[in-house]
Amino acid sequence: MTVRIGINGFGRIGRSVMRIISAAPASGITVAAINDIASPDRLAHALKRDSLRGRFAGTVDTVGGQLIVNDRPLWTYQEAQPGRVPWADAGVDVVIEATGQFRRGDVARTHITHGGARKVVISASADDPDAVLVFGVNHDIYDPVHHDVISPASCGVNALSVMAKVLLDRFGLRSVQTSVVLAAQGWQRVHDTTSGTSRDDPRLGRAATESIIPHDHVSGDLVSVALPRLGEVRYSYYCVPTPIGSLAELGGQTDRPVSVDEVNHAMAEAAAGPMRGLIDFEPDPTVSIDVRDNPASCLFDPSGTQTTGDGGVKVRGWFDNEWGFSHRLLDLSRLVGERKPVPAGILYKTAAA
Ligand SMILES: NC(=O)c1ccc[n+]([C@@H]2O[C@H](COP(=O)([O-])OP(=O)(O)OC[C@H]3O[C@@H](n4cnc5c(N)ncnc54)[C@H](O)[C@@H]3O)[C@@H](O)[C@H]2O)c1
Repeated sequence: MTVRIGINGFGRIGRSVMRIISAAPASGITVAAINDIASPDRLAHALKRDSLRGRFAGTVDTVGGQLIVNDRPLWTYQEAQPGRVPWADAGVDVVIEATGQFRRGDVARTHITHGGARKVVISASADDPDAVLVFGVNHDIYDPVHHDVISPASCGVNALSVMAKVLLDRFGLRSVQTSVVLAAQGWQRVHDTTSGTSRDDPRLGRAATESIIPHDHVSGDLVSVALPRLGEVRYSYYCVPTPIGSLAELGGQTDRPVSVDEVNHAMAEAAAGPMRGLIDFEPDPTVSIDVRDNPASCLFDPSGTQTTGDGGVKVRGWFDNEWGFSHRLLDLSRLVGERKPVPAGILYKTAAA
């Protein structure tokens, strides 16, 4: 049977998830319900027309406040608090928590304790989830009994971690430094602002289109959560004013000196083998827009590989920060979703109704 997901927050990530599932109806996963504070009409418009991804390749409608996608009615809610969304009515197995507002494990858990979902996958780095699972890197530690609220870390950590795992497994890796150059995010502002987006860093409140904005974000640490053998990971993080397509660079020290060819060969082998679908190997010269719509966690760029005679190594990968990450959210949802008989979504409901 099919895993039914509920999407909390139908923004860039939520709509990417919808588009991916809509394009692959036989993928064993379906969107059963959506909750967003925006009106269903507004959500329908946002799904139909997207400035970056173009028109939705399916049908979108609303009837009586309910979203109808590809002629299938979805349970459609408009609740601001996660604990008030009655996911169980829609037979939701897994909630993808994609509002960006509820990244604490205890708050996200209310989708289960109050809403009746079985599992929650938070679409970001989170505080105190039951587990941080990076698909292809450590998702095999998933424990269905103890892991209900899961974070896949961030899109950047996914890109870094798959490259780190290949280097670690093949050559040994330590003293790791990382940088992520991240495409513009929805929470950034066109003009300087002192409220809403700063996350305690005033630089994040600066005009998004005017600057390369450095941010000392902790998510680099999560590479070592997924791969504790790496030890301490140092990181840098820069927001740039391109709309989509991001860059991850990872440097470190291998256990023995390696050549550029050895590193690139290891990545190509991984991309064709155990990391198929998670690492894509791209020998053509690449710029960030080339990664748009790529479903991998990382589009490995062999032209970025550098090594030194004493075991120093640096590698580069691109990632579509929305599209690749949304595929990983679905990989995880498939992993944790439990299959059971479910009702069809036929009614528009709010918790108060
Ligand atoms: N966009 C990316 O490239 C990207 C990549 C990886 C992870 N993420 C993470 O995913 C999360 C969502 O990012 P996004 O880019 O989709 O953001 P977004 O702003 O495009 O979408 C957020 C959606 O949540 C809705 N929302 C806000 N508050 C709500 C509430 N209280 N209840 C219900 N709905 C609410 C908004 O109306 C909006 O539709 C963030 O945590 C972000 O860090 C984003």
